[in-house]
Amino acid sequence: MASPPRRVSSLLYSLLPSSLAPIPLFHALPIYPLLLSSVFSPSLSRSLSSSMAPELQQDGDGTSAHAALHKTKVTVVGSGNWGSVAAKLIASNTLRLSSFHDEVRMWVFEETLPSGEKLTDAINRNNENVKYLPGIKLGKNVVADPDLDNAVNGANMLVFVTPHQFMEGICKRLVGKIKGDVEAISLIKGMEVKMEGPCMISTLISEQLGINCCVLMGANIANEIALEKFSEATVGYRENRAIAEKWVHLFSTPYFIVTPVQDVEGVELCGTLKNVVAIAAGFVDGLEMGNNTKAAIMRIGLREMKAFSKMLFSSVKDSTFFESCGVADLITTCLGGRNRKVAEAFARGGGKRSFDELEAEMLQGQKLQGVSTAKEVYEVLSHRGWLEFFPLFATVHEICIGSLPPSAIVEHSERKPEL
Ligand SMILES: NC(=O)c1ccc[n+]([C@@H]2O[C@H](COP(=O)([O-])OP(=O)(O)OC[C@H]3O[C@@H](n4cnc5c(N)ncnc54)[C@H](O)[C@@H]3O)[C@@H](O)[C@H]2O)c1
Ligand SMILES: O=P(O)(O)OC[C@H](O)CO
Repeated sequence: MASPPRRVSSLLYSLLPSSLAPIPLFHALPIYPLLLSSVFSPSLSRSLSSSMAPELQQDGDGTSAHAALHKTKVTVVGSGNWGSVAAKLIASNTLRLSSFHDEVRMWVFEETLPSGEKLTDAINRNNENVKYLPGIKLGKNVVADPDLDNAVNGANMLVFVTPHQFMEGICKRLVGKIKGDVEAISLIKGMEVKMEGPCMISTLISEQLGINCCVLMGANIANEIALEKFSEATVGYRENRAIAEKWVHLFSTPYFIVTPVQDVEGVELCGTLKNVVAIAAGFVDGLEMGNNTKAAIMRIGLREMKAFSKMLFSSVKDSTFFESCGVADLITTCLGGRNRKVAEAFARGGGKRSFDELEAEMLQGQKLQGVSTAKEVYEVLSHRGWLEFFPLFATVHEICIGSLPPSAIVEHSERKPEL
């Protein structure tokens, strides 16, 4: 396991309780996530103190059959860029934590590679997702499986991480196949719009499958986390703090710090809506308007994210926008994400080449979420008569569909003072 970067590790080191501070950092690494969780969350510290010791014990002379029966099985549903990194993170922890089965199953939407080999076979042969995360070993305990039913069979914890447009179909295939006590988490940034109104992906999963669903969002460009560069994330949960802590436990590593927040809608809407702002930021880059303009667009976008979230769900907390899922994800996506990159190319070409065409050419099978999310948000705004309150969100959609030129992003996004 790579050591955390020195500045971060020394900061965290200085935050450790004094009784632990003398332990050299590499000795503390196996318990690092627990220590970090404790440092950043006093209540988590309290609840972990009772359960910490068994997790830290080696299995020694072999786990008993009884204990093995009660180990938690984790399946990752999805194997794109982030899906593969999520499987890698989780697999490093299931090996380390004795309450989990070592093996992490990863459902693969099967495809044939140019070599003629099936993607699943290539992943299992190389221990690497050669298409969506080339060059990164996932961990020998990650097993790719193209059969969705088989992949989820017997799993106690399901991690959903596919592009949002595929989730309704996946849920339909899983109806009746998941036990009610299974816990789920969604890493998916996006939403569905139904006749009744907007439906968050975690709600879709909960309602269709009859299971509880948390969310994990954050400033998480997958390729950087794959290289074990320090990042943070936010787990959003509804009521059950203990379940949120289990997810924190499963995802945390020395370089991936996860904080639980009781605001599932706020966390999920942050992750979803920042993709629309990232498209706007890409337009600004494509038009070479500079950093001040981009910062202005990000500020206006953040304001609309907050207003939209609160108008949909009055329970959404202001503080959520200051977590990793909020302002940090907005910044990283507007600087280095795929939505930004493709939107920049769109604006450079004067909007003549469609997003679908550019996505296929530039992302090689990876999917954008921002363009469809802008359309979904626009539908909600029109239906509710809110368009005039969200000029940036509305303008992004109108540019994406060719009704406005890319330059409209600054002309229309902010109401200017009357001259
Ligand atoms: N990549 C990142 O940096 C990142 C970071 C955080 C969150 N996310 C979010 O995670 C989610 C998944 O993104 P990703 O980056 O893992 O995927 P991706 O965009 O890299 O890959 C696309 C995936 O979709 C699959 N796919 C294609 N057609 C399909 C179909 N018909 N049905 C089901 N699956 C199909 C492909 O096999 C592939 O696994 C998205 O909501 C994204 O916003 C991504
Ligand atoms: O590459 P993007 O634009 O899909 O963004 C990736 C992540 O959501 C960043 O946290």
